[in-house]
Amino acid sequence: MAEWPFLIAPLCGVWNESTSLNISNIFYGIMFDAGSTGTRIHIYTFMQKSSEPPHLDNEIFESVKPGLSAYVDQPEQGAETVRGLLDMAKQTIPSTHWSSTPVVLKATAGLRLLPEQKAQALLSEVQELFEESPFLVPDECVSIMNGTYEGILAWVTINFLTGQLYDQNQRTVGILDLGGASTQITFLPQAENKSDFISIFLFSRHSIVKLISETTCFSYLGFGLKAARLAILGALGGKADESRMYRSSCLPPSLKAEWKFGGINYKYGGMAEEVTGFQSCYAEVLKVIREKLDQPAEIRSRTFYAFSYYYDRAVDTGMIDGDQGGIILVKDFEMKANKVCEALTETNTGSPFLCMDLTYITALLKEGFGFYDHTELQLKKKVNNIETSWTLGAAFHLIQSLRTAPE
Ligand SMILES: Nc1nc2c(ncn2[C@@H]2O[C@H](COP(=O)(O)OP(=O)(O)O)[C@@H](O)[C@H]2O)c(=O)[nH]1
Ligand SMILES: [Ca+2]
Repeated sequence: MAEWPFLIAPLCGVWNESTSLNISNIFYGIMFDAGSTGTRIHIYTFMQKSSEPPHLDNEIFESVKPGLSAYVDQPEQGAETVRGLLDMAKQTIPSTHWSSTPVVLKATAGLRLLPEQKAQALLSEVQELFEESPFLVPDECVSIMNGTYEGILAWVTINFLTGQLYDQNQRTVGILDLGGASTQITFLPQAENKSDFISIFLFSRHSIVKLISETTCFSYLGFGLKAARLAILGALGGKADESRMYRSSCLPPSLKAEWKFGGINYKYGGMAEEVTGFQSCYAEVLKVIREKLDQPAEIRSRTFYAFSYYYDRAVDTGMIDGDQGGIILVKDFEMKANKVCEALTETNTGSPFLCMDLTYITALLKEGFGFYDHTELQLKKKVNNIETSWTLGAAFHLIQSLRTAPE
């Protein structure tokens, strides 16, 4: 049985060309992320030399849009999008390894928001597809993941990739994930606070059990960037009205457009007669956020890594480099929001939602979670060439559980 920790070569410096000649075993894991805005495949390659722990060697990543929830009434078509990605796995992984490579799909907030029967129909189609495939299909290989778990697995990924899980004395980092339909904040709490116990990681001889068992995650369904747009427009909750025009001062005043999310078509536009700009937009956004989120005190003293839409919007507005990422302050989002919103009437920013998105991110960080203006955020899309996503944490668990399963 392999022992934790899995090691990643660039961090540990133990993997190089000469050692690669002694490889005794290569194995793979396929993790699908069925997100609210897209479906992604992560193919992880691990290498293991005889009695040593496995190394994560690399990741192959591909994605398709839209996500499964957009196929709410066409589950077979939804599964076809997964088939395309699975075919890619067949081209990537040698056929000799197919039957020992596990394939798992975990759906997040898009499917959590669907009526249960519709979500189940989509999952059943995918399950059938997996069972017909040549890969190893573990029990419960297709499911909806709970939001807390999603945050904890992302915390595992980022702290693993940044090397924080190797040494008990290292300071773990917190994570901020802003998806399309839900958002998570996860960190190591102070002893007396809310903790989530993640008993799945049974590495009895290693301190990681303790670290993980104390992780705190707050997950908020409906607070992802795209769900928040609907909430700000007044279109979230209740029955969606496809004929109604939803308006906001966060949008260009003369705008009239349509936008599809979760299989529903929304008409939306600006407020030609009213004041626009950052202040009025911020006031609208606050109505959605105020007193809806937790503000744990310890978040102010931790380093946070932020990715997904935090990253995308920072790239879109030139705050960070699209490949390298970067460090920004919470107030940088506010300054950018201010600038974009004040220019709503004059410029075409490319995305009509940019003012709303940046204002939402600002309000979420400051009024929602209670971050200070000067809190630093590390924005990363990849660390050591591996995607910052909950999927790696999930793949570790998957492989570990298969290796420790009773004979
Ligand atoms: N860095 C990184 N970002 C991702 C990955 N998968 C999704 N995202 C980002 O997550 C956001 C979309 O969230 P999504 O997963 O569709 O929605 P959710 O179901 O609410 O989590 C976008 O900003 C994507 O760029 C990934 O593998 N790596
Ligand atoms: Ca996600």
